[in-house]
Order: sequence, then C-alpha cells, then structure tokens
Amino acid sequence: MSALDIDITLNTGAKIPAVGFGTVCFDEFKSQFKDALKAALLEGHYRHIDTAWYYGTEALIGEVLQELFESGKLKREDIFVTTKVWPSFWKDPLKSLEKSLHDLRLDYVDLFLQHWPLAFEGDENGLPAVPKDAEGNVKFAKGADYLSTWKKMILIYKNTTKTRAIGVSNYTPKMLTRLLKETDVVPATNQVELHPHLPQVELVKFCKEHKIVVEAFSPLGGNGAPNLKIPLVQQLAKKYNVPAVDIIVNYHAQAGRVVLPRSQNVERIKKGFSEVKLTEKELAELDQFGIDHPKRFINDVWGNDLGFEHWGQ
Ligand SMILES: NC(=O)C1=CN([C@@H]2O[C@H](COP(=O)(O)OP(=O)(O)OC[C@H]3O[C@@H](n4cnc5c(N)ncnc54)[C@H](OP(=O)(O)O)[C@@H]3O)[C@@H](O)[C@H]2O)C=CC1
Ligand SMILES: O=C1O[C@H](CO)[C@@H](O)[C@@H]1O
Repeated sequence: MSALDIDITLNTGAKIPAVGFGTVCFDEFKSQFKDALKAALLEGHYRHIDTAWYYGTEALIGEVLQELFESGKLKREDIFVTTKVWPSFWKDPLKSLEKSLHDLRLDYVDLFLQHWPLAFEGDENGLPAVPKDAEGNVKFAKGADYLSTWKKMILIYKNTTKTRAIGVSNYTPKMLTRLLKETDVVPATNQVELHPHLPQVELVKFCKEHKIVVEAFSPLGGNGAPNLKIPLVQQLAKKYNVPAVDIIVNYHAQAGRVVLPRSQNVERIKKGFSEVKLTEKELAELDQFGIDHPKRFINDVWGNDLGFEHWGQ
C-alpha cells in the first residue's frame, strides 16, 4: 500500500490526497522541473500538486498538464491542484488566481490559499513580489488588513467556479480565531511549517477542533532534508525497514494531515512512499521530539512580527 493513495476529507466534502508534490524550485533546477513533475504524476503516482504564483513554476506545470491531458495519460479530475495568493496581490486575489489559472492552463483549482496573513505594497501585477525600501526592509502595505484578502477570497469561492475550496497558510491560532469570528467561511486548510522538529501541537489541536485540515510544508526541513537525520526518525525507519522519508510522510498522513515533500530527483520521486502504520505512541514520540528540540527552518523576514513559535532559530 502506498501513502500516495491516502485521502483526507476537507470541510467542503471534497477529498484531498494526503501527499502533495511541493513545487518550490530554485533557478538552477528549473530545467529539470518538468521531467521531475512528469515522473511524479506518471511514475510516482502523485495525484496532488502544491504550487503558488510566488514559486514561478506555474507555467511549467501548465505545460506538463496540457501535455498529459492531451495525450490522455491524465484527466483533470485525476489530480488535485492548489495555488496561493501572495501578499503583494493582497488587494486583488481574483487577478492572482486568474493569472495562476492562465499559467496552469486550467479552468479551476481545487484549493486556493492565502499564502501569508500579510499585505505588501505592489503594483497591479503583484510586483515586486517582495518590495523593499532603501534600507532593505520589506514594505508592508500601510493600513492593510490581512482579513480583507480572505474576505475577497470568500467572494471568489461563492461567486465563481475558479476554485473548489479556499484556505489559508501561515496562520496562527490567534489569527484563525479572528478569521472565524469575523467571516463566514471556515478555511478548508491551514498550510504551515510542520515536522518532527516543529510539531505545532496547539495549532494542530485548534485546527482539528474547527475542522480545518492542516497541511505540513517543508516536511523534510527544506534544502538538504535535515529532518531525515533525526535519530528517532532513523530508528523508526530501521524498525519498519523503510527509507526515513517514509516515516516523515506517514507521521502526517496517519494523523490526518496533508504533507508536501519536494524533490527534483527523479529516482527518488519514482519510489513514492510506502504506507507505514506508526503506533499512537510513536506518533506522540515524534511530537515530543519537536517539543524538546524545536526548530523552524523557513524564517522569511516578512514573518518576523507574526508571533510564530520558535521563529528565527
Ligand atoms: N505555504 C508556505 O508558505 C510554504 C509552502 N511550501 C510548500 O512545501 C513544499 C516542500 O517544502 P520545501 O521547503 O520546498 O522542502 P522539503 O522540506 O520538502 O525538502 C526538500 C529537500 O529535501 C530533499 N529530499 C527530498 N526527498 C528526499 C529523500 N528521499 N532523501 C533525501 N533528500 C530528499 C530535496 O532534495 P532533492 O530535490 O535532491 O530530492 C530538497 O533538498 C514546497 O515545495 C511548497 O510546495 C514550502 C515553504 C513555505
Ligand atoms: O511558500 C513559500 O516558499 C518559500 C520558500 O520556502 C517561502 O518563502 C514561501 O512561504
């Protein structure tokens, strides 16, 4: 059995495959990106793509999807596609979504996320993506409220067919509490950094209580996959006779979370991930590891004032 076959039900009733293909791609790997994605969809049997306007990979994804649809190797309904609106597009999430759909060559996405609870200055095309002043400080949009983007996303969700669900990313429980109080759509997901070094136990509990599916980004700890070296992860990999990456993937999938590993290595992608039945005790031990050894790997400067746990380590 493959972990890639596991589905999770969203609060819309739709199913989201528990494992999604992460599509952040650094420039030096862009030439390999299409081959990696094709391998993921055809040989790795991924059914879920996690992307964003910010990643600059949507046009490449669109080329691959068009080719696979036209050749009959894949149908639109076979895959779940997520995109996100970046803070520099905070005033006009519809324009951002339309740009993403154009590049992805799709009529709709399955999930549209607010990438960060932030608003940056930016022109009508969301540029520059990260505006900075002469001293190099990020230029936040003065007087902007991150919930205004969410409210506009609600209108897109209710009044168009361009997305089947909406959700958020990088929200804390405090921000979600405010969102739930002031608006009438519960986000389908909250995508956050989450792994055995950062189990975010309180956030996970909050989301479960409010039927918000948690999506774990940077599950391997980003470049170099440092989380694969965690002794407990290695120990469990030995016990179950699987690669360490399978322990990380199942840590999330088994707990009802989406997990978004990234790889540009075709051989790794083709292997997929076995389903491993970790015990409740082992899941709790993986959480406890992070409580004892908290570490966040994605420390983008614009998140400095968001009040995240263990920021800036
Ligand atoms: N909402 C948000 O704000 C954010 C969302 N994300 C999403 O999450 C995705 C994943 O997070 P990201 O930070 O990109 O990275 P990951 O945590 O998935 O780590 C990627 C690194 O792990 C390596 N790797 C992958 N598989 C293996 C393996 N089996 N053995 C050894 N090394 C491995 C990759 O190298 P190689 O390519 O050589 O395999 C790469 O260096 C993103 O692509 C994006 O879709 C990420 C950050 C923020
Ligand atoms: O989604 C995202 O990816 C980048 C790089 O990891 C991060 O800044 C952003 O939130």
